[in-house]
Amino acid sequence: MSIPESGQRITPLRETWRQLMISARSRAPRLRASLMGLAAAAIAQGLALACLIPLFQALMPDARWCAALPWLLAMTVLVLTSTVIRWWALGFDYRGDMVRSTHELRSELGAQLRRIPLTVLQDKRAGGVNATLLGNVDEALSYILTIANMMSTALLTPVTVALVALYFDWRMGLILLLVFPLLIPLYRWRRPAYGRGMRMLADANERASADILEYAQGLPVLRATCRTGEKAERLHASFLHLEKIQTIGQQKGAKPNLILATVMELAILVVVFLGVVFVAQSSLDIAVLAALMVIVVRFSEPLATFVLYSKVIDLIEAAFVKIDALLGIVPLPQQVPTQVPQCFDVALEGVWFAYALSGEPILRDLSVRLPQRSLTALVGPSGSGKTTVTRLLMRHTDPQAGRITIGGVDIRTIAPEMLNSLISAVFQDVYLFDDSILANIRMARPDATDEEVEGAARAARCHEFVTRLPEGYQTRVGDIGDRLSGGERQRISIARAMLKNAPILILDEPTAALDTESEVAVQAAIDALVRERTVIVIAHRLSTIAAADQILVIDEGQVVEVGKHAELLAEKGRYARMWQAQQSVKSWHVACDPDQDVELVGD
Ligand SMILES: Nc1ncnc2c1ncn2[C@@H]1O[C@H](COP(=O)(O)OP(=O)(O)OP(=O)(O)O)[C@@H](O)[C@H]1O
Repeated sequence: MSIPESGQRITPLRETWRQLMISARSRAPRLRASLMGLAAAAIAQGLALACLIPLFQALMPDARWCAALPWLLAMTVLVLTSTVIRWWALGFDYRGDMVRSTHELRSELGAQLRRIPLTVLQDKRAGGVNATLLGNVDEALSYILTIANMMSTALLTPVTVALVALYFDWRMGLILLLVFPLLIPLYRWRRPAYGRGMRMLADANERASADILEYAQGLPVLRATCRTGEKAERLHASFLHLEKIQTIGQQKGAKPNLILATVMELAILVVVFLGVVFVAQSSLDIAVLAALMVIVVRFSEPLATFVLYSKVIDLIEAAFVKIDALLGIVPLPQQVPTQVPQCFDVALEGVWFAYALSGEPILRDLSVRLPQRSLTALVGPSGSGKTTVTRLLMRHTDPQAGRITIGGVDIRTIAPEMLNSLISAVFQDVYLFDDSILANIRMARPDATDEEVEGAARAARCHEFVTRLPEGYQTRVGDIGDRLSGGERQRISIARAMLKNAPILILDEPTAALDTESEVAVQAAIDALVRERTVIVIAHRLSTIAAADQILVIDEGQVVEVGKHAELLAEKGRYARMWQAQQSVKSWHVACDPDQDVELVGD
């Protein structure tokens, strides 16, 4: 397996600098100052080392204390200056600015998750987002100062010494200038393949992280369907892939690193060799050579460390690419001036919509009107676009053509918070956060009092089962695990909608997965909820929506029939056939003889 050459871009240094400053958020100026400080410290260190040349000249051949003293003093001042600046610069790390920057970046990425179209987020795997917010954020910022410190000591300090050496002996200065910057082209030469390897590693980590999360979350289903082995194989394949990428990374990284380190050692040898030749020819002061040898030996360690750890730069860049990709997703545009609807009828006018991934139109020139305080049911075959209609109304994304209005106001001109406050939704799957039952209901309206939360819970038929829980409303959802039944979870979500008291309500098959007893309780709660609101119900079981004010039959993204239950039955069209089909299914029952296979029998 080889690292693909195409489609992988090496980020220019300027771009990495830009991404770094964006990522450092409000602490960018302090980080910039710290990085400048590290550069200044490295230059001061170079000047301090260069003082060794005149110092050695003052000491050789006969030690002249008075001539040496000023250089000794200058060296001391420069070393102290370099140390103080370095301490101050690295303070960004140890004073906690770096941790606060990573926190800010994580919060910004969290805020971005709230802003970006939900359909885009749905296309991303949860584990991938998780890897970006946790791993990539730390990788991008945490090692920056360590690496910058290493880079400046390995590159700026030798260059400073070389420039000063030019003054004492131009040949030696030139050799040093040629030898040390050699590191840069060498590093650039080995970098592309290794950088690609790091990006592949970041991708492989993301894939493995997503697979682990999916496997852990899906275990109940996998066990029930006896598929744990099959999925574990996929997880194992993902780990194998990670191993492969790591091996390639080691191969691609280790060999050039060895070559780089060897070339540097040879370069130091060349400096020493030529110096000895010049001294032998009496064209170089032995004191200058002695000082340069001390200095050059002093360089080899930072250079070797730099070569060894330069892969962290690639890791940092790979992390920036992931962060940038998430920050770069454009939120839905907000049209101005913003408007506030005064009434709550809903209309879709000539709506065309296709999901980004498939590009296939799901809604085709769809126009419907939902009068205020009426109940509209959307029915139709699976995949016909019913849920998509509700997603567009909640503005998870925008249609490619046409518009959606509430009270005659285009929803693109309604501020997102306002639009959220106008619509409640109850879905088949209820998500409860690991918090108290009280907090889970209150999240619909954070300023609600305990009494108001309890009132909503009573109206949603939750109060009885909540008060039976160990700590009543204060019981944490995580502590009782799966002890809440589907119907109970559903009623908590109805209590949320009750508390929110939004004028528009979306019910997406809330009773589809419930047993008859739960369904009766949930249905009673729903009956209380739907009063006086503009309601859209998606239902597969037509018996649950027979009383709707209007029924829209949707097929392939278009309304094919509209009317009340009785009218549509009289039409003897698509709805009537669906109704007939469901009625006939009802008359089937399962005949179960313990000794025989299960058999379906018609009455
Ligand atoms: N995020 C998505 N990306 C791409 N295609 C999608 C996405 N979500 C849904 N679809 C596709 O859009 C079509 C309509 O889906 P939608 O969920 O609106 O149908 P539905 O009528 O509500 O179906 P069901 O009754 O089974 O819930 C389906 O073919 C579905 O596979």
